[in-house]
Amino acid sequence: MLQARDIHFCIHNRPIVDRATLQLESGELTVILGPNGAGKSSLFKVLSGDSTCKHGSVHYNGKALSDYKSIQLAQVRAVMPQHSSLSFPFTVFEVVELGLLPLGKTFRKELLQEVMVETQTWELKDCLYGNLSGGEKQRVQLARVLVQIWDKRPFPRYLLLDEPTSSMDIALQHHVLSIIQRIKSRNIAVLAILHDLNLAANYADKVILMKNGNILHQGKVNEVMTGPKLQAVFGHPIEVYPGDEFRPTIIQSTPLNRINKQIKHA
Ligand SMILES: Nc1ncnc2c1ncn2[C@@H]1O[C@H](COP(=O)(O)OP(=O)(O)OP(=O)(O)O)[C@@H](O)[C@H]1O
Repeated sequence: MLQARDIHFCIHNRPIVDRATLQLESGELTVILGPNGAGKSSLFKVLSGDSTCKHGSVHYNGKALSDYKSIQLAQVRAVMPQHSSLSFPFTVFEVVELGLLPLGKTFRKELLQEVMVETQTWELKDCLYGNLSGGEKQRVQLARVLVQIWDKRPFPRYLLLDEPTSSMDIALQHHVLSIIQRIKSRNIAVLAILHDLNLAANYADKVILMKNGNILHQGKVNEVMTGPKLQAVFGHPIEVYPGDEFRPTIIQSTPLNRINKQIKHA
């Protein structure tokens, strides 16, 4: 289990994340939602170990994050940040290969090709990473982190994704979320920051709603993704249509409805 308690993160004495407590369990996808500047990426960076918090603690499998050597930590969790820049002219294959580094020599020969086929990056393998489109780059970065945790291990592991599908078309977004659904069952907990409420409603097991550095609500999808809670967090009219007992089906912002009506009447 990943356990974060009372995370308090400041920049120049300004609280960016205020006493956030959460846990991630194997077999679950937890999605963080919230408006721009809510503190999602800042919390994410504290959880991944990229930032250190002023107060609070993060434990992976019962051991404090600060007690892990970086190579050990890379064997327990894989991180896809919101932006990844490369200063060398790497090919796609070489970028994905970076995901093997924490594995030492203990990986299967077929691993890279398997992950690259699954993420639809195999056909790009000889291209220069710098020449790819935004969505292609995201697929390659996803392949890199998936390589790190693809094969089963006898201990729980964690996949942390900051807006992994933000540049992808709708088909790829669903494809990526379906890969995440499958990888969860390998004793892996997934945390993803998303901006698409419908993707979250369709795939998340748990949702965390953040605003102004605070976690306002967290829990099961159908408990957290209600119209009133989403409206309060985003400060925008949002309608939620009930689906089955576990998750809402369609979430729509009211102005979009109005636009649709205007199009119909035009
Ligand atoms: N290095 C920094 N220096 C100063 N302010 C920062 C820094 N990093 C983040 N912030 C501020 O902290 C707040 C939270 O930023 P964060 O990136 O965590 O938000 P977010 O919820 O991920 O937003 P978005 O949805 O736009 O990605 C913002 O107001 C941002 O300007």
